[in-house]
Amino acid sequence: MTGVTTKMMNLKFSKTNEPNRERPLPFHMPGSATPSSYLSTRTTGTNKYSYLQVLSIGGATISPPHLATRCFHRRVHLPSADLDSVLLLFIHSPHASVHYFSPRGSPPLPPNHRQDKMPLHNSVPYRNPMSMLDKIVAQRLLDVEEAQSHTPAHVLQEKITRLAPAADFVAALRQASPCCVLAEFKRASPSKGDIAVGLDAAQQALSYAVAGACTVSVLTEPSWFKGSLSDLTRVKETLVEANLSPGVCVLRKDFLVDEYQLLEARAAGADTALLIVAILQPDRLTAMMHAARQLGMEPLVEVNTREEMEVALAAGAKVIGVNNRNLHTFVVDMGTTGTIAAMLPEGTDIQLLALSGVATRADVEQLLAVKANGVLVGESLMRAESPAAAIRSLVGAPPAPSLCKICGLRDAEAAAVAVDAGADFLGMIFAPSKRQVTEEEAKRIVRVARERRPRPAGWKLPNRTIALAQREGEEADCSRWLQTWQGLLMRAAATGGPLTVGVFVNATVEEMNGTAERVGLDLIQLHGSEGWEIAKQLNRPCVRVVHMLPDSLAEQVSSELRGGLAVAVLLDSKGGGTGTTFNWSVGREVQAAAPFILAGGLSPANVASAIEEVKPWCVDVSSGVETDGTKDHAKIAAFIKNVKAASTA
Ligand SMILES: O=C(O)c1ccccc1N[C@@H]1O[C@H](COP(=O)(O)O)[C@@H](O)[C@H]1O
Repeated sequence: MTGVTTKMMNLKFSKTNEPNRERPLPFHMPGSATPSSYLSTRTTGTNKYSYLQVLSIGGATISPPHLATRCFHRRVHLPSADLDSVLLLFIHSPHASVHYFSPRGSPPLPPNHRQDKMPLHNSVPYRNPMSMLDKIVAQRLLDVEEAQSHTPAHVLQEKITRLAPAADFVAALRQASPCCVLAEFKRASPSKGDIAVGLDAAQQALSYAVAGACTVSVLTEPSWFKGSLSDLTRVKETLVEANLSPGVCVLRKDFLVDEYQLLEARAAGADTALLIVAILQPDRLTAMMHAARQLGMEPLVEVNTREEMEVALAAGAKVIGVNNRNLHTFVVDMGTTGTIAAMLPEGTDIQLLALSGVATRADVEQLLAVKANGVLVGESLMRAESPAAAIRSLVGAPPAPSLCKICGLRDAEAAAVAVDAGADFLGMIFAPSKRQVTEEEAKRIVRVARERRPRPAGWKLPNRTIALAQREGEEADCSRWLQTWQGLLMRAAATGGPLTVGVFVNATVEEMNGTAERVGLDLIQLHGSEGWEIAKQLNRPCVRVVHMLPDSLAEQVSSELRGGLAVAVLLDSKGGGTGTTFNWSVGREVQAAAPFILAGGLSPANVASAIEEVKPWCVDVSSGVETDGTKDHAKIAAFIKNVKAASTA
């Protein structure tokens, strides 16, 4: 091994029974002032694995960095549980030398490993001290071995054959042009520590998707980012269940150094995966890109320097992400994207994305101005009170206009007027009331809606249980839950509206489910004292009314709201269809904590002020669009027109 001098060291190891623990190296490396190496021991069943993780060695023992020495580690499988031994693998491109240290002499070589002539596969760059990136990669190499010992590659390959093909990442980026948002789920990071450890991946992803993110990036690295492949699987399953159009891609964001991790990514449902040029030799980058494409995933290739960009271009990357954050130093320089974007060939169809450090619309504008096609945003979305509002602001979209529900419909003619004027929800009363409809009348109204606004093939409203955190006994965060469903309902109304709502007061579960099924309702509105838990027994997502009394306080109303049950909350004066308003200033306070539908005494004359004061995501009217107890076509049209005008003003 040219340029590398290694000495056999007289190592003495004591037996340890502590699994998965790292402890300082119990000796001094010759010529090294402060060796930052660790001895690790892991126990799996009756097998004990010991390995010396040679992370960095200073001084004269190993040739200096300019000779491109690589240090690498591999563990030794020892047949005996009471013997500690160590395998040192010094890699010096393109070959490696293997050294064993053991009180009993050399154990047999692990299968497929040849002494002294091992081709360079993955490596940790020599750097002293190690950067965070080096440490993460070193750990990820160990993780890959561990994972492979539990789930061999052929198991993943077999699973992949049963999955739907990966979504087309490049097409998704093109469709979202001129500014695609890749919204990231990232609980923590080495530079920021914990960011939002309590958030649920599936629910967060859903709020990103309904707000218009073209891709959800899921950080799956566990040790520093607190992520997992099961986060990714839940995200993918949830997005598939949401049946959004256009579909949303899922990116595995991790430190991928081995083809096995690409198999893991695809098997978990990823449509694409990140490949970081800084941790892959050029030939490895090419091999990993090829492997990703074989799995139907066009990878996102990350660069941070001009040299790395040259490597990415030479490798034929179709999607390049410029990380404004240097992964060795964590320094963010937003000018990096511009510098590197200038290297794009003229007229190229390469998609160039800016990664890291993006928080505001001004950041996005700056990046679009230097030829970026999109941005990947993590931390600021994870910290946002409303991720959906944050995404809308990043892409420069105006606040979403309030939706509109026309309630108490009894005949097809009035329903047709409401549909044509742009109503988002049509309400029918099944409770005793002067507006009560029969199932036959309701069916005619549903038919009119579907005839005048046909739904795309395959359209469906997601089930109530979508993105419900699956932790036993844990209640969904109410505000987040209602925000997510607000987005889902807005999207559903836009693509398959108007949605039909059956209003019930203290009916039985059987009555509500039966009527919903026979009439073809989309939603059930609970307008009595049914409570919240009944939602679990209904076969449609439900809207729960909260009756506002003259002395109702915002704090008390907010504390009544429950997450994970009703998909929307409607605030109305006591009763129903009474034409009475309640104190809107209390409503405004509640709105700050949780989005709701505003009802009670609205009319074409006051709806604009109500929207301005309360800012509800939807307004609901019944008696205010009637004349002498009958739906007034002109008032219906005027109400809807005023809603749209007020919320886009
Ligand atoms: O309108 C009714 O007759 C009715 C009966 C039973 C329960 C609810 C009812 N209507 C609901 O009342 C609000 C708005 O009413 P208004 O605009 O104040 O007249 C709406 O949610 C209706 O679903």
